Amino acid sequence: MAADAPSPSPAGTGRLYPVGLRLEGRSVLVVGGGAVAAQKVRELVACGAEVTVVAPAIVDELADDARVTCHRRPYRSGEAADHRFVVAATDRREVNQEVHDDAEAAGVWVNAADDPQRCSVTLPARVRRGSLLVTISTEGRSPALATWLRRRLEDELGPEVEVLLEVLAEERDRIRAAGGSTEGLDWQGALGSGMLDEIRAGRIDAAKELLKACLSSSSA
Ligand SMILES: C[C@@]1(CC(=O)O)c2cc3[nH]c(cc4nc(cc5[nH]c(cc(n2)[C@H]1CCC(=O)O)[C@@](C)(CC(=O)O)[C@@H]5CCC(=O)O)C(CC(=O)O)=C4CCC(=O)O)c(CCC(=O)O)c3CC(=O)O
Ligand SMILES: NC(=O)C1=CN([C@@H]2O[C@H](COP(=O)(O)OP(=O)(O)OC[C@H]3O[C@@H](n4cnc5c(N)ncnc54)[C@H](O)[C@@H]3O)[C@@H](O)[C@H]2O)C=CC1
Repeated sequence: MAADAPSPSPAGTGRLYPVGLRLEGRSVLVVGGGAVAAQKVRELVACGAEVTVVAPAIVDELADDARVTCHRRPYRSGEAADHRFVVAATDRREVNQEVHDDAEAAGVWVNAADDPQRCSVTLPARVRRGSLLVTISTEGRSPALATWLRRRLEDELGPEVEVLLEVLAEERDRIRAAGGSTEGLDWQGALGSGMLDEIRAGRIDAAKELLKACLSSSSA
């Protein structure tokens, strides 16, 4: 079936819209079973997606993973339509094109590993620290830059950032549970008051005190 997809804006327009997908229990099709597919499936599974892999040749990492449904055969016309999100990661351009066209025709979001122009979704590089997720995209113009920046941010954002987030989230939950509002409080002042340094030094209670002091002085 011919694609009825809008043509993507040319690279360089800065028009990617960032979202966070919740994939738990949702069906994701990965077409292709090589190294690139394996890397994508690893993260999809970690995010709780129900992953199906379709490819004549599937690497052991995927074939041996009980959480992944594998079909050792070529992609069948139209099957992208049965899933919420589809990744085309074969080494055959015409197959990736067909997967893309099927997905677009069915209104299913699609990522094509071999061509940014055939992606309604591109994958950013990412740094995770617990609930914190920092992503880096270049509109597909330089994945190498995304990788380089990701490595720099990994060095910058140590495990203490995850602790910082936990401390903030706990206090925010406490305020809300007590019926209060979290707006209008000086969170930025608290964050600028040395909380991270206290956490780095192992003084989590001192960080919590700094936070409470800043928030209570701004709530009056
Ligand atoms: C459009 C996109 C589609 C998509 O979403 O897959 C895409 C497309 C292509 N990548 C290619 C090459 C490389 N990709 C990487 C790495 C990553 N690529 C990722 C995403 C994306 N890659 C999407 C756009 C992201 C953006 O907006 O920047 C990352 C960020 C995320 C991820 O894949 O999970 C992950 C880093 C993860 C990390 O380490 O943090 C490296 C670097 C390396 O391996 O060190 C290289 C070699 C260097 C270079 O080319 O820059 C090629 C040519 C293939 C060929 O020639 O055969 C194409 C196709 C084309 O451009 O035509
Ligand atoms: N987005 C990214 O980060 C990157 C993307 N790429 C692109 O990703 C693509 C795949 O790369 P690799 O995994 O290294 O290739 P690979 O050669 O290891 O695997 C190709 C896979 O495609 C499958 N395949 C072939 N015909 C098929 C069909 N009709 N139906 C279903 N599956 C089919 C094969 O069985 C195999 O599992 C390449 O086109 C490459 O340009 C490469 C590097 C980085």
